Amino acid sequence: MSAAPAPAIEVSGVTVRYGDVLALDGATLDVAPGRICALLGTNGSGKSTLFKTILGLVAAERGRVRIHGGPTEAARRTGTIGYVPQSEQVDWAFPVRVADVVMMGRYGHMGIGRSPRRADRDAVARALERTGLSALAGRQIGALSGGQRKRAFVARGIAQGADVFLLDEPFAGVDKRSEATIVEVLRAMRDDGHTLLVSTHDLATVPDFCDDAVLLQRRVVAQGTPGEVLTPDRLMEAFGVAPAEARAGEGA
Ligand SMILES: Nc1ncnc2c1ncn2[C@@H]1O[C@H](COP(=O)(O)OP(=O)(O)OP(=O)(O)O)[C@@H](O)[C@H]1O
Repeated sequence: MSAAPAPAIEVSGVTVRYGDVLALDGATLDVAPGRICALLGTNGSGKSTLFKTILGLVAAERGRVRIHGGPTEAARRTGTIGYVPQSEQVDWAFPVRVADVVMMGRYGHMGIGRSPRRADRDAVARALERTGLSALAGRQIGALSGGQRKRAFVARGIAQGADVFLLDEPFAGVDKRSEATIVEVLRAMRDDGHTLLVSTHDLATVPDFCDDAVLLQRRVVAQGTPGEVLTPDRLMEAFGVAPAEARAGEGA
């Protein structure tokens, strides 16, 4: 009998503090390879901190993170982790074209000071195609819609050759049509075997496209299928909404 594969993302007992603020308090979760897992929680529940810890940008006071069974530093070095940041963290006035943003995913492959080669340009073209952005390759990043911007960062991760993707609120500020396009791209990535951890406040879409869900309140208070995690009691307790409101609040 072969052993089960290591989780793509394994977070064990992670505690993070910013000065006096306890942002994560022994958070523990696993995401199996080839799954889409929703990361749910109210404002300030520690979702972005969890992403930063997985990325190695914030140091944990206790606990550890493993990516495919190895240390997070190794995964960063090899470009295994792709990160799609919250929109507010990006300077959209920065004068770069969409193709340049996606090419940034290739920097680790090029080495410092080296210019893109054919393989890099091909990888960028493929990533743009996968995300439906080929026609916008030459456009300034700031001149894209919110949903297109998100897809540009997904394309950057694809060009990088990432296997594990962390997406911080990919649906914030995007309309229903863009949201549907992003969901389609994420599903296709999952079907190709990638692993995705997606933070979202859009509870209504979760059962639709996520295999698993995690509810975070500084620690993980529930993990399972979306149906197991998003129970009426938990919706009311964590978000102060009834299930019907979560559906009605779609896109709000
Ligand atoms: N750099 C920082 N310095 C001090 N406190 C911070 C810092 N970053 C986050 N915090 C605090 O840590 C806690 C967790 O914040 P975090 O951004 O991880 O939450 P979040 O779940 O991503 O929230 P949101 O849904 O609003 O994006 C909050 O209380 C926040 O105020």
